[in-house]
Amino acid sequence: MTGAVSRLHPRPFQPSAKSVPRHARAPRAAHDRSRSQDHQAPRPRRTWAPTRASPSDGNGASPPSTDTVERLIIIGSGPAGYTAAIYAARANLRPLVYEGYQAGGSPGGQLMTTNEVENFPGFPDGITGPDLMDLMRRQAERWGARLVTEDVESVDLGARPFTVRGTDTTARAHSLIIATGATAKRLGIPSESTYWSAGISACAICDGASPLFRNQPLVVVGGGDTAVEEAMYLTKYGTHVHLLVRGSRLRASGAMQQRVARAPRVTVHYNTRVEDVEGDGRLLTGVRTVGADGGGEARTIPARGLFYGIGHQPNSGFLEGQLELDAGGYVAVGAGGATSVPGVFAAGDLHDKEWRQAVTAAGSGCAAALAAERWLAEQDLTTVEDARHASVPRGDFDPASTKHRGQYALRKLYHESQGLVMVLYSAPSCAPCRTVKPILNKLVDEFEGKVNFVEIDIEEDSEIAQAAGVHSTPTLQFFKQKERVLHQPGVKMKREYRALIESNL
Ligand SMILES: Cc1cc2nc3c(=O)[nH]c(=O)nc-3n(C[C@H](O)[C@H](O)[C@H](O)COP(=O)(O)OP(=O)(O)OC[C@H]3O[C@@H](n4cnc5c(N)ncnc54)[C@H](O)[C@@H]3O)c2cc1C
Repeated sequence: MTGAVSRLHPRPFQPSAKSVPRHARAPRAAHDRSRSQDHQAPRPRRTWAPTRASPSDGNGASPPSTDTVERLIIIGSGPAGYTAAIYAARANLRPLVYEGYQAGGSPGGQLMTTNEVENFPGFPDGITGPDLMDLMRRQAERWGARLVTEDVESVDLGARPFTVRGTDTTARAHSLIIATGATAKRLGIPSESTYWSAGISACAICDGASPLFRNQPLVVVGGGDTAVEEAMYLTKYGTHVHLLVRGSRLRASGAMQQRVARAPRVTVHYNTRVEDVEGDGRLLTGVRTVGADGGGEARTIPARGLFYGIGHQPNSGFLEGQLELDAGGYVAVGAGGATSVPGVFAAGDLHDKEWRQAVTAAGSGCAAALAAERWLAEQDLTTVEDARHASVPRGDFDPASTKHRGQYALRKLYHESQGLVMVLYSAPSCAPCRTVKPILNKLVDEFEGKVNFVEIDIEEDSEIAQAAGVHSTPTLQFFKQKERVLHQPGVKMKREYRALIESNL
């Protein structure tokens, strides 16, 4: 490939890093449990201003505006939305994220209403839902996602660029990722808020293994596949599971019905409705039931847990008529969350009615961001006029030095250097890299003032290595005035490297 001239994929070398202006938000305590989906407090008035001044901050913060066409707007801030934001921001798409406010839950999504998340990878001791979401949010912000704490009220997907209308602002974008999740249906019984997450749960798979429920009698309410599956799942933990069905028969599939009929530790109660739960204010002790029509004899089933298996409502009301929804209101998607409208992607529980877990939502948020990025690149829309604001966290970069490390330095030099930029891609486990590094370092000393040398650890900066087409280490690339003029995998003799430098000065 010596001498080949190619332009890099625009992604990794979007113009120079600036620290990110952030939109001021209403003060928000990530752990404030009172901001559950039921919360209806009046909205504080918000102002737009950079929240954190930075010496390198050349961009004034501005509210979303119809004057600018964003590359990507993300709607929703659950695991799917924030993960999409992290990936898109790292790809320099500088996404604008409508976090939501009250519609369909609070910013942070469903996990804001749960105490312990025990199954999200990377947290061996568990983590509270609000803490997990706060970490995701911070990670998205760190990479330059711009967050707007506002509900989206409508979208116009009929004309391009798309229009997104929030409660206070309107913005336009070439592409959208919609990740507004779903809301677990609740019974609305009198003591629901007292025992929510302390005995009452909308997710048996998430909470069933909790010590609170182990070796205790448990109750599941619902008559469909989800409820039966939850009842069966809970038999692993509870002493006995009572399944309360409002009608006179189960709506679950025949196979599920057979499973439940064969389960000795499940009792199905037909024509039964939950009236309320009982407890000491801390622990739930029983579930009070009456007949389905409200009549019949009231009785209390001793239980430590009540699990809702009565379905979810996807938060897709504002999408009706704009893109294809299925009969249940879930967004119909193809690969990468592609919807019926090209350039619009959906992620998380908004389309996934089966798995509904934080990690699956995060995974689909990642896929949607990668798919959106690919789609934008195909349309040649990754580099729009506001690309100058693209952000990369500032690393250590000394313009006076010849030798540098990491993607920040590479991006900076790629755009700003008039001379030759030599890039060595290496990996910690690559033995030949250890041979090449000292050779190149010595050569760079010989050409002091004429070249810049950047070392990229492909484990630390895998994204940039991938975008640069690096498939093995060591690989040496030369750039000159934004053109790649050399791609040289493998190890060469010192004199050969010297000749390559000389011929490209
Ligand atoms: C009580 C409970 C406990 C759970 N525990 C676990 C667990 O332990 N482990 C696990 O893996 N999963 C758990 N889950 C499931 C998990 O929370 C969901 O699968 C996951 O949150 C789905 O992520 P999401 O990003 O798709 O949507 P959500 O988390 O639902 O987030 C949706 C986001 O969209 C925003 N939004 C909605 N409408 C609008 C709008 N019009 N405009 C702007 N924004 C909007 C909301 O504010 C929210 O930020 C639990 C769920 C519940 C209800």
